[in-house]
Order: sequence, then structure tokens, then C-alpha cells
Amino acid sequence: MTEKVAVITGSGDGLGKGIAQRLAQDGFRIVLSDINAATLEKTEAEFKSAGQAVTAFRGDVSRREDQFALVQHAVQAFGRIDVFVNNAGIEDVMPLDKVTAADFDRVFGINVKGVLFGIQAAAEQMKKQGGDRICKIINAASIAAHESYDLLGVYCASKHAVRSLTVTAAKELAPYKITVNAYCPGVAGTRMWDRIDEEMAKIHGWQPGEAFKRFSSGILMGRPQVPADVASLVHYLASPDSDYMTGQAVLIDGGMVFR
Ligand SMILES: NC(=O)C1=CN([C@@H]2O[C@H](COP(=O)(O)OP(=O)(O)OC[C@H]3O[C@@H](n4cnc5c(N)ncnc54)[C@H](O)[C@@H]3O)[C@@H](O)[C@H]2O)C=CC1
Ligand SMILES: CC(=O)C(C)=O
Repeated sequence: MTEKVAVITGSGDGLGKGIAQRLAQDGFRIVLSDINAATLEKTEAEFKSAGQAVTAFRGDVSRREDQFALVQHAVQAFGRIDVFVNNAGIEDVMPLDKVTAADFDRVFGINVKGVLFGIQAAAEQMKKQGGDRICKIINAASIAAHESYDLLGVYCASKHAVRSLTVTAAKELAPYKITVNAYCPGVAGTRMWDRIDEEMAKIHGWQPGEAFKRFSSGILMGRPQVPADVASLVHYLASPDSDYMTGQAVLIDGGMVFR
């Protein structure tokens, strides 16, 4: 049987890169995608020098045509798609009374429309494959999909929307043998948290690192997470072990939010 193929958006850096590394170790052929050409090229070169089967596509998940072009690129390179990870996302740090229409559209354009377009593009291809294997769509949600935090209102609303899209897509795509689940990380020290920390410090007059420390201080496992923690869950969601699971938004946060 042909090797499986996984597409991961926002995989030039951060959690997406960690997920791509884990799925490559699991034997998937990897399609990297990111809006940032520099990190994308660097990550592709790292995968190639590790001898992994990889291709890269530069795209913006908020553009529907880019998501469909990403799927075309994957199929041209590797013939099929088994797993599509809608990982790319952005944050926004401000109180609700400061949010402009443009701020809202930027966050929802990437975090929500990006996931919707990814689901549409991936499902179209997976349906064509005819259900020969169970295919998996896996979305990045967050603890912010289960809880709502001050200064992160629009971001939290966008991640609640991702949870909802995950359930609807699971219901609509089950007849085609496509499962749809989401992973919900907690606090990971990626560039996203560097930016959140910087913005919160400006608003509260805190020292650099303080917001990250405050958010991480109650984690039961005693440390913030690293990309490999999140990638372990995505490994499971991408594997046949999760074939009977769909429509779930699973927390992987070291013990922060309990649902
Ligand atoms: N870092 C954390 O603590 C948490 C992150 N998450 C979610 O996990 C996902 C990944 O987060 P991080 O790796 O921390 O973020 P990050 O900011 O470190 O990396 C995100 C990657 O996505 C890319 N990207 C941004 N906008 C894009 C677009 N329009 N099209 C394509 N690629 C784009 C960036 O260039 C970057 O490589 C996001 O959806 C985020 O909301 C969820 C919970 C916690
Ligand atoms: C970045 C994130 O998802 C948070 C703060 O929950």
C-alpha cells in the first residue's frame, strides 16, 4: 500500500513544525505549508537533509484558492492526501472595546475561514479517493476553545468557532470515511506566545516573560508545553488508533482546563 501523506499548514515554525516532524517520524510523506517563505524554505531544507519525503507550498490559509492550490500541490507531489492538519493560526491581544472590524476580520479570516477552506479543500480530495482508507482532518483549537480569557476575546471566539466547525464537519464527512477532530493546546513557548507576552506586558506594565509565567504557573504537570507534547496527540489523531473517534476537541495542556 502507498505511504500515507500528511499536509500541515503553518508548519514553517512552532507547533506545526513539531507536528510535521512527528508525522515524518511516523512514516508520512510530508507537505509543509506556510505564509512565511523564509521559515518554510528552512524547514523544508531540514527535512530534506534528514532524508524525509517532503514538499513545500507557500500559501495563505485565509485565501480559499490557496488552500485548494495546496491540495493540488500535495496530490501532484504524492498522489493523495490521508491527513490534513489545519494548524495555522494567529493571536490578537486587546480588550474587546478596542477591537476594530479589521482586527476581527484578520483573526477570523485566518483562524476560522482558514480552517473552513482547509476542510473544504481536503474533503474534496479525500472524497475522490473513495474511502479506501479512513482519512483525517485535524484542526488546531486551543484551551481558548473551551475557556474565554481577558485580552484574548476575539482569539477565543475564533477558537470556539473552530470547535464548532470540527463537530459539523465530522457529521457531514463521516459518510465518506473522513474523521474530523481538533487538538487544544495550552501554553507553548512558540513565537505566538512571545508576541502575546509582549502585548500583555505593554497593556499591564509587566516585565517581559511575566504573562507567560502567570499563564503557565497553574499547569498541573509543572511546566509549559513543547511542540512534541502537542505532536504526540496529533500523532494519535492521525493514526488508525483513532479511527473510531470523530467530532472531538481534545485538550492537551498539562492540566489547565478540565472538560
Ligand atoms: N502557542 C500556544 O501556546 C498555542 C497555540 N495554539 C494554536 O496552535 C497553532 C499553532 O500555534 P503556534 O505554533 O504557537 O504559532 P506560531 O505563530 O508560532 O506559528 C504559526 C505558523 O503559522 C504561520 N501562519 C500564520 N498565518 C498564516 C496564514 N495566513 N497562512 C499560512 N500560515 C500562516 C506562521 O508563519 C507560523 O509559521 C495556532 O492555530 C494556535 O492558535 C493553541 C493553543 C496554544
Ligand atoms: C495562545 C492560546 O491558545 C492561549 C493563550 O490559550
